Amino acid sequence: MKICVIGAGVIGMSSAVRIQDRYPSADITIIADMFSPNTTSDGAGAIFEVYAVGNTPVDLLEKWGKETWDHLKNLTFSVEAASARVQQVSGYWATDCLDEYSQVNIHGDVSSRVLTKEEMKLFPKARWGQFFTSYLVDCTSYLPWLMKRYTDRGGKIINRTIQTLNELYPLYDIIINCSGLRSYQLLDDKDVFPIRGETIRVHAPWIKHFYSQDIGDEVTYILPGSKNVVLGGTYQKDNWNIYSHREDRLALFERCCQILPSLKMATVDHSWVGLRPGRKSIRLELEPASQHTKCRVIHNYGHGGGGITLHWGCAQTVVDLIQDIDNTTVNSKL
Ligand SMILES: Cc1cc2nc3c(=O)[nH]c(=O)nc-3n(C[C@H](O)[C@H](O)[C@H](O)COP(=O)(O)OP(=O)(O)OC[C@H]3O[C@@H](n4cnc5c(N)ncnc54)[C@H](O)[C@@H]3O)c2cc1C
Repeated sequence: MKICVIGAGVIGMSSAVRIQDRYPSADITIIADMFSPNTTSDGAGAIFEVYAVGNTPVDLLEKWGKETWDHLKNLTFSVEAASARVQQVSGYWATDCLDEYSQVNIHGDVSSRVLTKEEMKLFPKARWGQFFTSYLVDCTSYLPWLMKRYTDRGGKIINRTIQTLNELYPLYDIIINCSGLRSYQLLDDKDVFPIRGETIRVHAPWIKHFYSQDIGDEVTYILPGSKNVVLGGTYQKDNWNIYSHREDRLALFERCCQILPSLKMATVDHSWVGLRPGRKSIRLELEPASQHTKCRVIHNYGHGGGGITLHWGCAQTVVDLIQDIDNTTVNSKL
């Protein structure tokens, strides 16, 4: 089986590695024009938090989230945690919205509890909050860790821009499209849209917990990563601007300081802008070969602000779809 994975962000890398896990002898090539540390995935705040991604059905989000949670948990407790830089972190999360997503799915975290009245004072705009333990992923270490695992097992890499999927026909049997936001151009998929996010990374080693507040589309978070503390965020739909804005930085810094005033003493490392790959719902499905796409394509893109949270579970579904193709091919030969 010759398989091509387009994309070397967290979605492409995890898909390639999961396929190798299931099909050790598969001939796999990753084609991408951005690699770590230059993908969107590298800049993500990267906390595990299951929440709505467009209209993607909740049961799918739960399934992919659960599989990713278990993977991150196992990784945290293994010797690999040191190089993969996946860490367990506890903290405070508050919201003004009490709908079905308001209770973050914490997959049986026994340490979780509702915030006290005293703790709720940290989040003046919120009505309800929780303290729980989750996972933080430093993608600038995690992606190279996945890449090493992939190349050590014979995975190939090509640095190239793909203009159309048919360029890859008939070189590969299956294409796995993990091109994120750029599926907008690659497939002319007008359901894809950017959700602009700005973050500031600061040195504030005294911060050991995460703090996160969701008020409508206004998301504010403080995430103590292994190298620095990530302050976010902005959530601007349909904004393609990749340049940092002073007003955005000041506004988000002020919101973070309202939650945790000690941040005023932090030193700024750098700021960053990334475009989340928004879509009306995550596209994870097989597109059979047709005149339009001459090869079979498994699409895996449009994860919005949840790509880190869902990546391992989505990669498992990619493997399941390949397995279906494999079974059909065997059956047709019998
Ligand atoms: C500010 C911010 C904070 C975030 N925080 C979180 C968080 O806390 N938790 C969470 O779960 N998620 C978070 N996210 C979302 C997460 O970062 C994304 O969902 C995820 O990174 C998407 O991964 P991806 O692999 O699809 O895309 P990308 O990382 O963008 O990778 C796309 C890959 O495809 C390649 N590619 C695309 N088109 C082509 C082409 N035509 N030819 C060749 N190569 C191509 C690129 O070169 C790249 O390698 C955040 C995002 C932002 C911006």
